[in-house]
Amino acid sequence: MLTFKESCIGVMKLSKPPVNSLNLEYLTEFNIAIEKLENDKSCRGVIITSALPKIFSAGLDILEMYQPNTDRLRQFWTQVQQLWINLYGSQVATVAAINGHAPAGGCLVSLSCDYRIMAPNYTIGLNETQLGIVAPFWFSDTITNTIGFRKAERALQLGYMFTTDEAKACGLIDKIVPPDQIMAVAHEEMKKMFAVPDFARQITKNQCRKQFIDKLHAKRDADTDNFVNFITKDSIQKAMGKYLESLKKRKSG
Ligand SMILES: CCCCC/C=C\C/C=C\CC/C=C/CC(=O)SCCNC(=O)CCNC(=O)[C@H](O)C(C)(C)COP(=O)(O)OP(=O)(O)OC[C@H]1O[C@@H](n2cnc3c(N)ncnc32)[C@H](O)[C@@H]1OP(=O)(O)O
Repeated sequence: MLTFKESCIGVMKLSKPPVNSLNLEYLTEFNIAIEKLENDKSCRGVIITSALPKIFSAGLDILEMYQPNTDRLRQFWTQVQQLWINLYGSQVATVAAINGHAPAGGCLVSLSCDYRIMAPNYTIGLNETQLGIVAPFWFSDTITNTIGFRKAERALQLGYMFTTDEAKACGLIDKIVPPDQIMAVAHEEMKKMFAVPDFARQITKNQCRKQFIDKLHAKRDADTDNFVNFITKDSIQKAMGKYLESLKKRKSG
């Protein structure tokens, strides 16, 4: 993770080649970096982007969920939950500068921000059902809060990956920006949020999102149990094995 401050804005660049997949160690690093910025009194905003060409993030590392060690799987999911709590509940203004593909967990990271700008000709969405897995309730809540129930229900069921244009049309992202302008526009959008007094913006964000974050806090242990029980089922392991194979075939074919 490349993290630096530009005046009162923290910039976090995901930098885990080849595809910024989020494994236990990288999620832990991501959480520590965001918590550090959150606790820095001089930091008013955070921009999240990718240091890699063409990929924002491939989402959760599938290898963490395939033939897993159960203790590690629980730690992994605890960090995934924490990342969402940290980002969706962040007091600082957040902008996702999506400069590449953003499937599943990559999409969730961006949806947890306050504003999304995206470069053209990429794809974004919660594609979990395509892997034979299920987006948990707090993933569903987050996309529903962004694009509305009907569109979210349809997209979740299909595991639909939106093109940048489709994502803009349904409100999954807010703006399409050429890749060379994406950081400049992220700063412009940040300035618009800074024009509002921080405490008023923070209380308003909290009013909108708190009930969803509280819901996960209340069900956190049960959610981890559900995840571990679900992922370790033979049928789910088979489906994930097939999906990994298909990724490799797509590469060679
Ligand atoms: C009733 C009870 C319900 C209970 C519910 C409770 C809990 C819910 C249960 C489960 C929810 C779990 C949630 C998961 C969310 C996720 O994030 S899953 C991850 C989904 N991600 C993807 O599908 C992305 C797959 N990747 C791609 O589409 C492409 O790789 C790409 C990102 C578009 C990049 O394409 P490109 O051509 O540039 O690269 P390659 O495809 O050649 O990939 C390079 C290399 O990287 C490997 N790889 C790609 N993605 C991942 C990944 N996510 N994890 C691990 N590894 C990945 C790929 O296999 C290649 O590897 P190599 O062949 O060894 O080089």
